[in-house]
Amino acid sequence: MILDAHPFNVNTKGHLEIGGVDTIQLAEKYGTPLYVYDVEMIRNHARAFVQAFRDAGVHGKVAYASKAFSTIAMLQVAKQEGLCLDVISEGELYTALQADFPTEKIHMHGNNKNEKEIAMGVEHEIGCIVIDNFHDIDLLDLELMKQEKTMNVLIRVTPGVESKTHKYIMTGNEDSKFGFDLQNGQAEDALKKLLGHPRINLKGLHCHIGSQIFETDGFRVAADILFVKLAAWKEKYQFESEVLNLGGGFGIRYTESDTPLPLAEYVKDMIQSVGQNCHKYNMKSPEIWIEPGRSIVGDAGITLYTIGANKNIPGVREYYSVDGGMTDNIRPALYQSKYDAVIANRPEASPEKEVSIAGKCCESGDMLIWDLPVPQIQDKDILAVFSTGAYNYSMASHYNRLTKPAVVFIEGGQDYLVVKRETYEDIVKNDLSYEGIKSFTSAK
Ligand SMILES: Cc1ncc(COP(=O)(O)O)c(C=O)c1O
Ligand SMILES: N[C@@H](CCCC[NH3+])C(=O)O
Repeated sequence: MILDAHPFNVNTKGHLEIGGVDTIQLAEKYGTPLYVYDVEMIRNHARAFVQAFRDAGVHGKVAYASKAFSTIAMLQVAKQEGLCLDVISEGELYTALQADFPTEKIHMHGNNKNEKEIAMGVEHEIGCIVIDNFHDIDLLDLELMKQEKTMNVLIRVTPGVESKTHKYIMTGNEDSKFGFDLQNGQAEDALKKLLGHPRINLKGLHCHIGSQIFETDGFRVAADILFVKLAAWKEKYQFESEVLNLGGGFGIRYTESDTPLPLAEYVKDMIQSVGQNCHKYNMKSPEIWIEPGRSIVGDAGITLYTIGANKNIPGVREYYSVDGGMTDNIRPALYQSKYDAVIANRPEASPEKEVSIAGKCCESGDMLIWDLPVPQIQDKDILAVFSTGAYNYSMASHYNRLTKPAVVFIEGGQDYLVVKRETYEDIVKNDLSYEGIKSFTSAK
């Protein structure tokens, strides 16, 4: 049964609940589509990572990759849990500042950082900038001179590892837009530019091999490859990495066929492979940093929709459409991602048929789930889609002028509205009228 694959209960009314709160009441109170998060689950995931470093007695930093879900409330939870924060744009940094996130715990990424982003990072004295390319080095140096400051950096490298995941979310392979190539000498050139730099303080290396990864092998192989270079660079330049950031990418369960490892396992394995390499090459143990995004928030979030139109094509397929779609969840269209869902007002009802769940956008690819086993469906049933906490709200769009849904946090059996539902006024508020700017004469 679908429900057995997800950590959510059914209440005495027979409704799906999240964090002890009835999802049907939430749908009535806030409307649909609605993103709902169990905050206790978010905290537990964060603590699992932090505790894994503590248990091993190893210096580590867990930076929440805010691209997965960046809102003020979420960043406040990350702050309360003592996490660091990975931001990749001015907008993500701005959100962090609005959440009063300690700036020394913020790490800035990006494969095309601009002057404004770098200036903002320098001005707020963020903890570290991850250097992705030579352009970054030039811009950062100029800005540091201007502001008379210094900055800690990591060099992002692509180790040439192909992680077992969708090609759009692989990032450690050689043919990638991210980072310096480790094998062709680019990373070494960056190192030479930064060694002994008067303003840029090189703390170590960064690599992120991809996302939604279920085994530890890829991280191990990446660490082994990095250490071969680190050993050579120690010999040649007396450079020792104080920090090794092995990125994020830890997989979560979307459907029953996904078999994620306990979060601590990834950390344990990384610690072990870094330890073995340090021993092998007689190097000091670096601090190990990780950057989980999806695995902190992904399975803690669900989306509630109201089911509307039905189209049955006998012998072909039966479609049910919901009041959201690719605008609040682009992942099925972008990565062919699979999701599980239940009818939230009777999640335990036995499936009687398979139907496909479509969104309401004017796009054939706007499908949320193909071939979902369901009981008989009635008009206005509420559909709960599981594991929509990561890269759903953050990748939402206004296609077809749909408004972005509200976000509700559940904690201690209470619901809290943390992002208001957008209004149509919000959508048009930056539009400027063209009438009166230019007068037209119609063609004869
Ligand atoms: C550099 C970097 N760090 C961390 C992450 C977070 O990945 P995930 O959400 O899969 O943990 C990403 C996204 O893939 C990334 O590009
Ligand atoms: N947005 C992607 C992951 C990309 C992660 C960022 N490098 C997803 O939904 O799976």
